[in-house]
Amino acid sequence: MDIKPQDFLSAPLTTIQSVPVLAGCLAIVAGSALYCGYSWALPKPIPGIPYDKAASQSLLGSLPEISAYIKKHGRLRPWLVGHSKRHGSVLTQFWMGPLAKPTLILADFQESRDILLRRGKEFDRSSRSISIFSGPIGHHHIAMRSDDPRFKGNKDLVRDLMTPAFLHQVTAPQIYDKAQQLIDLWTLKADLAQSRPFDVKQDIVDLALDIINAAAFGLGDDMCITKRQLDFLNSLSQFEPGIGPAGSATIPREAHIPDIAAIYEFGHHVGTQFKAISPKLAHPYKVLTSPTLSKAIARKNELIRREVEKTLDRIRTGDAGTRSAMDNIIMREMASAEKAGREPDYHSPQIYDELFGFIVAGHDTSASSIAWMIKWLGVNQPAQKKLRQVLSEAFPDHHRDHRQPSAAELIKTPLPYLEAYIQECLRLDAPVPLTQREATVDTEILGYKIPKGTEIFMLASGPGFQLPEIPVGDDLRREASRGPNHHPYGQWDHDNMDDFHPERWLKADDESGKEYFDPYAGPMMSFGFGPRGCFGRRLALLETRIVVALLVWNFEFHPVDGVLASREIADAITTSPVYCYARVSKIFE
Ligand code: HEM
Repeated sequence: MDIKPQDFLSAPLTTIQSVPVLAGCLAIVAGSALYCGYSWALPKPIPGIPYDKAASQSLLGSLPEISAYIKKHGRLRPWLVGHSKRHGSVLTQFWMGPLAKPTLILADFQESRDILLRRGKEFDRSSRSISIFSGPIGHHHIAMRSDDPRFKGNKDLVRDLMTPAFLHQVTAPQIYDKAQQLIDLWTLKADLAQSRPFDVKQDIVDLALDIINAAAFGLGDDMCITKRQLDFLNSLSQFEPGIGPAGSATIPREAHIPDIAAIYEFGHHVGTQFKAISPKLAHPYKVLTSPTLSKAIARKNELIRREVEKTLDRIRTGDAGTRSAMDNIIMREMASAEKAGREPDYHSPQIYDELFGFIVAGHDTSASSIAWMIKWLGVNQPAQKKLRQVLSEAFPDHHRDHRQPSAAELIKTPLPYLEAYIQECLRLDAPVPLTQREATVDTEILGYKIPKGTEIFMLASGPGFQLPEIPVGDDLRREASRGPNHHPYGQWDHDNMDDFHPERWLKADDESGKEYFDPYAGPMMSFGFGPRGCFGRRLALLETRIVVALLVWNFEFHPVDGVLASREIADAITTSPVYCYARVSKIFE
């Protein structure tokens, strides 16, 4: 009904009286619709699982609190640990934004391990983590669900690469060679710095890339970043190091060559995918709008193409020796094409992505773990001394003759304290402090009904690892995850859980009294578990073993002071120390 002001004079009384009634009705309908919409858009908790009341009453869910936390602390991950602690519950839920489904935080090692190890039919890679990788390396198995028809073929392609035989014969010499380049670089830098500490973070990031480049592609010295930095410093006739934080020495660096810069650019892009609201859209958008990124992608593809061709040339000329993952993959493709009676495709996106996945998944992770291991050498002098002592006892002749053990010797000689040192660094500062899964069916966790599609963050840091466990009744667990056979791990001593104490990993053999490394001593989840656990775990452990042993053999790491000794953490794709400085002197001149 359309009533104008002048109509009021002539309209019958009943019509005029009905106007406010109608307006009132409309307001009630609109209000109810708004209320229904509001209620519909409010977060919907999974019954029984604790959550923040305020978040459940906000259309933005937990986002305002998370944003405020990140603004204040610059990191998200401790907020997740705090959430579990605040609610005193191993399973809690929160909402990552408007209209979001609940995301669960599971802060219980035993339950997480059970899910990762034995419940692959109910939980798989989350949709979000698939969409993070599907743009940049969509043909790598990291970007696939386990039931993806391509998954098995991809895993077959890389199945030799983490076997002890392949790692020891092919990869270890590459790691050793690159670690030696770093020793040469730091010998020179120690001279230049004249007893002052210098920043080693970028050197470690470069070393980790050299190693993974060599392991994946067998790249030669012309592509070795550490070697180029060494040549660059040697080429400078005279210079005085500058002064950096806390009196440290700043030593110049040469810019990366374009191929290496392209790899770094691409790695940086994958990092930004983690922060994107929609990684699926962010990738193509970035490729279209960033000429640097699109050039980096073209350059990386050209680098792989060139290396594939080099490998093929070598094979054609009768040199069938395997120097890297690429050689193995090419020969595997050759054999399976012959068996299937088809033409081999050495330039398939599957081969390119599986190879480049070494860098995407293995570079930042290894760099951050080595950075912590170096940091702890300076901070924890007794552990460093003990490491040096066990190495000299294990290789007395080498020590006497001032020659370092070879890669093969470092691999085959039992070095329980070194293993304990490495695990302790990973336990205290897990570079990947959480593992994600998504429920692929309606299921249960600790007796709570979990709808299909729910995402779960399983903490590899916090309660059970460096903080006392949050209690949970064993009767809530599935039968299959109870008992020592299904959960063979001990618990960490509550009195010193947050201390750096490698000895916690060591046991004495009942009969011989000999010390050995016990991987089940207590909770540890730095590499995840199960069929989708870290593919590169053995490579990472081999790499850290060789690098730490050689560095400790060659250098004394003196304590550093002030801010340089701080344990401040940088949260990016992985967590690494903000300050990673070393003050070193050579052991053998
Ligand atoms: C200390 C170094 C490393 C750490 C801490 C680490 C940690 C992890 C973690 C926590 C996961 C997820 C596991 C899960 O979801 O259950 C993972 C997955 C993966 N990692 Fe590592 N990683 C390291 C080094 C490497 C290296 C050197 C490679 C080299 C190839 C690698 C390749 C992968 C791949 C391909 C996956 C995905 C596996 C899949 O989707 O099935 N990682 N890593």
